[in-house]
Amino acid sequence: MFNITTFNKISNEGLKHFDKDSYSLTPDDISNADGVVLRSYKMHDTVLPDTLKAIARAGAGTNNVPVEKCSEKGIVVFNAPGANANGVKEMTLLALLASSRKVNDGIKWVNNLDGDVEKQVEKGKSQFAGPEIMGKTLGVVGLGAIGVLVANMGIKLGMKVIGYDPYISVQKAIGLSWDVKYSSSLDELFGQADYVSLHIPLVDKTKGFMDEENISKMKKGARLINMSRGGLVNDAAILKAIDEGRVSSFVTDFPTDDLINKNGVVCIPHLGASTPESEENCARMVVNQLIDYLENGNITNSVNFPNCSLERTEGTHRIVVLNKNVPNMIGSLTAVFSKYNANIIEMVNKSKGDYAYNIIDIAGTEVNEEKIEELKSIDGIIKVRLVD
Ligand SMILES: NC(=O)c1ccc[n+]([C@@H]2O[C@H](COP(=O)([O-])OP(=O)(O)OC[C@H]3O[C@@H](n4cnc5c(N)ncnc54)[C@H](O)[C@@H]3O)[C@@H](O)[C@H]2O)c1
Ligand SMILES: O=C(O)CC[C@@H](O)C(=O)O
Repeated sequence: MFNITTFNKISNEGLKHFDKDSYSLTPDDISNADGVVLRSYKMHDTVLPDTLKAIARAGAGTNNVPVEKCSEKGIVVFNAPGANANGVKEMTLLALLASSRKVNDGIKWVNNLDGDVEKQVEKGKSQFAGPEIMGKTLGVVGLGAIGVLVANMGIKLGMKVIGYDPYISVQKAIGLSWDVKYSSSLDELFGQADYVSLHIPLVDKTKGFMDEENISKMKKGARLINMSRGGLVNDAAILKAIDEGRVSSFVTDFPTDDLINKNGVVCIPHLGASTPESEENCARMVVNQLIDYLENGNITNSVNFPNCSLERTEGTHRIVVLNKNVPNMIGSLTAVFSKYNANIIEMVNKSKGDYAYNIIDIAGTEVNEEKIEELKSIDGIIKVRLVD
């Protein structure tokens, strides 16, 4: 039986894949968990039990998960790349329009009118006029699953689009419309864009990405859209730029105490991926990845360990090993297997950054606690698990 802890509301389209005979689901209590499924719940202060094997983030961003700590403890962190990209793309369209047309302020105003509404609407509406987006330039920072969809959408809306992503993958580059101008200079993007839309992860390097300096490089009167993460934009710097009229508006999916009810700021309560389609796609994807890991040791879409899968071979025992990516690990592992006369039927070893992963199918010997402990005692080994 595997214990699964859920944080946040996870779509049943995902949870229903956990077979009731093999999985017990408990919301919020992680003390005995083999796996966690969560959305935006912040895990940085959560004590990670020794039972924990994997964390599945039903979404794209993993900044709410202590990924490095998980790697050190041999906990595989999964996410759902692209599974909510369309939902966020559509929300970016809304944000793009909301940054231009003052619908948010207009709606607040109209709902507070007191009598003779039709007359007052026609008299007062001019204060909410805003420019059309067709023909304007959209700058897309980050051309991953969401950024590519947003860039291509901009072209379809009749905008000029300039995209920046120094780490763009070949797969994403292929999906990018030929009409998108790819730039290797952020300054060029800031210099040309009437609308800047952020689609990058929040990691140490991107914290405060839109600081005073980068905001000052934006065209006068440009608009900023942040559907990615709050920590990417410095609140004080963007509020100052709006106050001074250098930036026309800021639409964010990540409200803070400082941003709400401020002129020129539209706050959306983190709704980018809140569609049934995105929630179901994400939950289905990560639950199946988690099941395949717990039951077969296969890894798909992990952010801290390499993708690694192996078909099961009948009559073998499967051992999975998580280790530091240092020399001679395979030699040390196979030395233990040969000592016990184990026949390695299949073996796959993959590495990602500082960590590596092995799936080893053996025959010819039983696997017991003593042998597992011997493997665990090898220097550099983080975790060993029998997956029978
Ligand atoms: N508002 C929401 O509900 C919501 C939903 C999904 C994702 N997100 C956020 O959007 C982000 C992007 O999601 P995605 O699915 O497109 O992820 P992704 O990993 O597919 O794409 C991110 C892209 O950013 C690029 N990048 C990284 N650092 C960069 C930098 N300094 N400059 C330019 N490009 C850089 C990467 O190369 C990658 O192509 C996520 O990390 C998450 O924080 C928000
Ligand atoms: O779970 C959510 O609602 C938001 C997910 C989103 O922020 C993501 O990074 O995928």
